[in-house]
Amino acid sequence: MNLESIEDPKFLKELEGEQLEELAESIRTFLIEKISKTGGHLGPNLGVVELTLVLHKLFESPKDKFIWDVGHQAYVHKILTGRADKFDTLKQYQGLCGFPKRSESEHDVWETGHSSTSLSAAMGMATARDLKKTDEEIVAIIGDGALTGGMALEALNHIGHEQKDLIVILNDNEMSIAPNVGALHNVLGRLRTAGKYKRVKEEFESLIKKVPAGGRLASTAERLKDCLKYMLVSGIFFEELGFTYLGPVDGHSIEDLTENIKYARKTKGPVLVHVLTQKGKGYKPAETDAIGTWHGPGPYKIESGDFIKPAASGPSYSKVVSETLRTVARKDERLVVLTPAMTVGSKLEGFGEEFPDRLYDVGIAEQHATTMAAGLATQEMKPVLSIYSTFLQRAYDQLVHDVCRQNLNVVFAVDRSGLVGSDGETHQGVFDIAFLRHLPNMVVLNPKDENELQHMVYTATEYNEGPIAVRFPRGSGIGVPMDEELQKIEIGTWEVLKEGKDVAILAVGTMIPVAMKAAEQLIKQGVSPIIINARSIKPLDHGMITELVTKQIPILTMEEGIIQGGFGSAVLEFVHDLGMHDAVIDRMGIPDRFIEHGSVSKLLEEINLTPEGVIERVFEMIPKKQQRAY
Ligand SMILES: Cc1ncc(C[n+]2csc(CCOP(=O)(O)OP(=O)(O)O)c2C)c(N)n1
Ligand SMILES: CC(=O)[C@@H](O)[C@H](O)COP(=O)(O)O
Ligand SMILES: [Mg+2]
Repeated sequence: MNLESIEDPKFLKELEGEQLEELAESIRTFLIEKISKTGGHLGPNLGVVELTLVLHKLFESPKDKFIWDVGHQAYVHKILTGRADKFDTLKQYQGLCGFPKRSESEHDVWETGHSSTSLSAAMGMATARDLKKTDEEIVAIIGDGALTGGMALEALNHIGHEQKDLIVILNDNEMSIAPNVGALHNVLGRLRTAGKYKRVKEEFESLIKKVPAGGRLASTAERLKDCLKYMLVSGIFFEELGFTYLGPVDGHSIEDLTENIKYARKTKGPVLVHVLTQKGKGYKPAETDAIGTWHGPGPYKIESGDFIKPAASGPSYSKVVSETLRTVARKDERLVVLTPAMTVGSKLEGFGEEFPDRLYDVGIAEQHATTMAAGLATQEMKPVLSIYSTFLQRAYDQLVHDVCRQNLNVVFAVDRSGLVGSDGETHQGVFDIAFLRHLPNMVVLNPKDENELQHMVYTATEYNEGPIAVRFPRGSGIGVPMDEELQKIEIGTWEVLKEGKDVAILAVGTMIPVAMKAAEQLIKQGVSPIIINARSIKPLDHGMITELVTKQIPILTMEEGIIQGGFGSAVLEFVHDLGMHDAVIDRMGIPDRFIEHGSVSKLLEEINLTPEGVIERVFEMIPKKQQRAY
């Protein structure tokens, strides 16, 4: 079947058995081929082909609502809802989004990217339905990894209490990005091996229906039914929360899926259908992926499964951090690393192999990870929370209430800070400068390159006056020599990279090469900028700012972070507080909107964070200074 001709899932109503199997086959082939070129979440999507087919066959999307948790597994849903023809643009600038996107299709009723939000959203939609007295069906599809997210457990608790009609499909493939972790994972393990509780329950119910109502025999029979439940299945975890548990269901059997989901639709109240799938099904390298390399690969060669990696200019920033932590951990046994399910993404496998009892993958639980780190710090340990910038947003209150307020020695290795590119607006790490720098006691550092990064990580582990964050971008360093010996950076000091006189460009991290490139052009046009590595975002280098404004040198700040409340705002505030109200200061950074998916270079161009943008801005400023001068 030509998938690109699909406009709407209604055609599925006419297909049965074999035709659906064939369709599943062609979808798998399509995914493997397309993603080999674009990169994307291959493993998760190969695991939900039959499930997505059955859901779109049985329900009437978009009237019935599908809510995909994380949403990285919604490619099949996108194929069936008329977007197969766009897969050559997957995750590219102005192309198909890698996650559900309401502006893309009426079938995308909920946007995701961050984990564990589907059940809360489903509860909201079910509540709205009941208040409006409409009759659409609400189906949340959540993975076993996402289920370890605190929000999901909060929602399970509330949904079970309210007893609204909604269906939760638990897509259990025993994997988060890496193998899933936690006690809940073990509960699911027991469920996977349990028998077909539903059938036994039905047979038993038909038996006790024959018992005359009332009387001792009937009440004994009822009690017996509950014992049966306890005996036969530990799906009791969900049943005790008020859900009807159905499963385990073979997630690659169209027949089994159809039977159980039909049964779920007839069941009153919340139903959890426990579906067993294989991540990467249908593509050997992904099927046998033990650690998560096929969770979200870049382009690859289909035949060999070899990844097609772009030439890297330097070592991965994540790798520099994890290797530095290993070096420090060898000397300091207080050092403990926590990660909320991103061991592979932050390249912590090596640390875990060397220090198996000092690396904790806590599951998709950023709030818990942050406060656990705080707990460790109260006991004189040296916790390092390795966490993506965008996922740190989940733990804002823990940062404020548990870490900063108690002024605890927690190190935050903030990975993927700045634009991440193809994962788009849900994953851009552009808010952490703004939400970290305003927290009392917090120190925020940002290196100019991979060599300074290793020194900053070392500095952070040696810092004992409270919380400290070192933020660094996704990807590889710029290719500078790495010092053999780790050395401390002086916190609160900046580095003059290029002397000048007409304007001072205070550049943070990835903006430094952009500023240096602009400087080359500016000099040719008679302007001599000072280029400064503003490597300490908090505290600022107050001496250097004071010197610049006293000399009435215009200041341009540059950051790959949101302008409002970011680094530039901090400089503005400081200069204002100095009373230097005639200083000429301008700020460049991420504008007041969400930045969608695309290559980082393309996105920087879109928002004018380029050498040309700097030059333009500087010439807008220089006349201001001359005006001021007369
Ligand atoms: C709040 C948050 N933390 C971490 C992630 C990174 N992440 C994306 S998918 C994933 C694993 C999800 O596992 P599961 O729900 O089981 O889905 P599967 O990939 O197995 O289909 C993680 C940790 C995220 N998207 N959101
Ligand atoms: C869906 C999700 O949140 C993760 O898979 C994320 O896409 C990983 O990002 P990196 O590729 O930067 O590790
Ligand atoms: Mg999973």
